[in-house]
Amino acid sequence: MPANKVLIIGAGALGAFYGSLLAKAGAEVAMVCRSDYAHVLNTGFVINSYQWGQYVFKPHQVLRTVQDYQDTADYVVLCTKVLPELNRVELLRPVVAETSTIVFIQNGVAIEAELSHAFPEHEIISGLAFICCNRIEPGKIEHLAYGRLTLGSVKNAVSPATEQLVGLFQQAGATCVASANIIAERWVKCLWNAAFNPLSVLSGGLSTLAIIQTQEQLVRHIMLDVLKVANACGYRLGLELIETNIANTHAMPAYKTSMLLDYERGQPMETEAILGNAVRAGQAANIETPYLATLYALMKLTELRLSK
Ligand SMILES: NC(=O)C1=CN([C@@H]2O[C@H](COP(=O)(O)OP(=O)(O)OC[C@H]3O[C@@H](n4cnc5c(N)ncnc54)[C@H](OP(=O)(O)O)[C@@H]3O)[C@@H](O)[C@H]2O)C=CC1
Ligand SMILES: CC(C)(CO)C(=O)C(=O)O
Repeated sequence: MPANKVLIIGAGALGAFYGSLLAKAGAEVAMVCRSDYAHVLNTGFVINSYQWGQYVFKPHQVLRTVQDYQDTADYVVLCTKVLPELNRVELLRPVVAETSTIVFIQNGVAIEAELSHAFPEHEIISGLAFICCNRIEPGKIEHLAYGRLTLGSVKNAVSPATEQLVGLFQQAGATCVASANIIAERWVKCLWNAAFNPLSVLSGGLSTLAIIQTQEQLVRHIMLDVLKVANACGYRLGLELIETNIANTHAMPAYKTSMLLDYERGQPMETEAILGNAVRAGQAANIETPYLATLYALMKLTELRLSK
């Protein structure tokens, strides 16, 4: 029997959306729904997708906590935000069986090592989502644009488990590709996130389009800092990636970053996963990152203000 039991931890925008696609492909998808448990148990998720239209996704099992899962998942998929106060290893531990593959679909760099250390014998797949997707109310997800998913083993290979998961997403009609260099790709995505996510917050809520139309040079400097760090860490990212990212952002619809949505909702932001980890990697490699480090400091000050 093909591996098709999936447990998704983190029933927010991405968890619900990608979970619904796996269910479309015939997988048995169980979801850990923290705040939305009662709502999803009663009515399922309503997904309003620019690509697939509006549909209801009723998970095979709706669970309040990971401890409530009594089955053995082929894939345990982590779709929470990456936050210092959230212990990803402890969240996964109760449900990772000997045969389970761990998958994380999350933003940020240098976030794979803690999972590799905690689960050295397990296959771990890193996922990168290029999508604009929001949870607008309990159990209600808006898929506004894009949707591509890139998956690859953290050992920088395309494993059979990766190929099988890519196949499931493709069966659902999703754009999903396997990568043999997923960690380098995390750095490529970080070029964009490290610039636009904090600038959208620090500007008090400007869209990506407003930022790129007025601060293209600043964006270029920030991306260059990230690129230098990535290269010092051994990932060969070409300078042309910066111009491609800038051109793509001009062509994108005006978009609120996921960090801006968290800021507006008073929720914790992925400052450490996206900026802090990149700054620390730069320090470890003796690379100066004046723009990146300044953005990181300003975000820490913003977080301090919000905590008062
Ligand atoms: N949304 C997007 O368009 C994109 C998001 N990403 C990345 O994907 C990842 C997920 O983002 P997104 O889906 O937007 O996030 P959301 O904030 O929409 O969802 C996160 C979910 O995780 C749940 N959660 C948090 N802690 C726990 C816990 N201890 N146990 C169970 N559930 C928990 C939250 O539950 P609760 O509601 O109870 O807090 C929430 O449902 C992030 O790393 C983000 O940067 C990447 C590209 C685009
Ligand atoms: C690049 C983008 C917009 C979606 O892929 C994102 O990662 C975010 O909003 O944090």
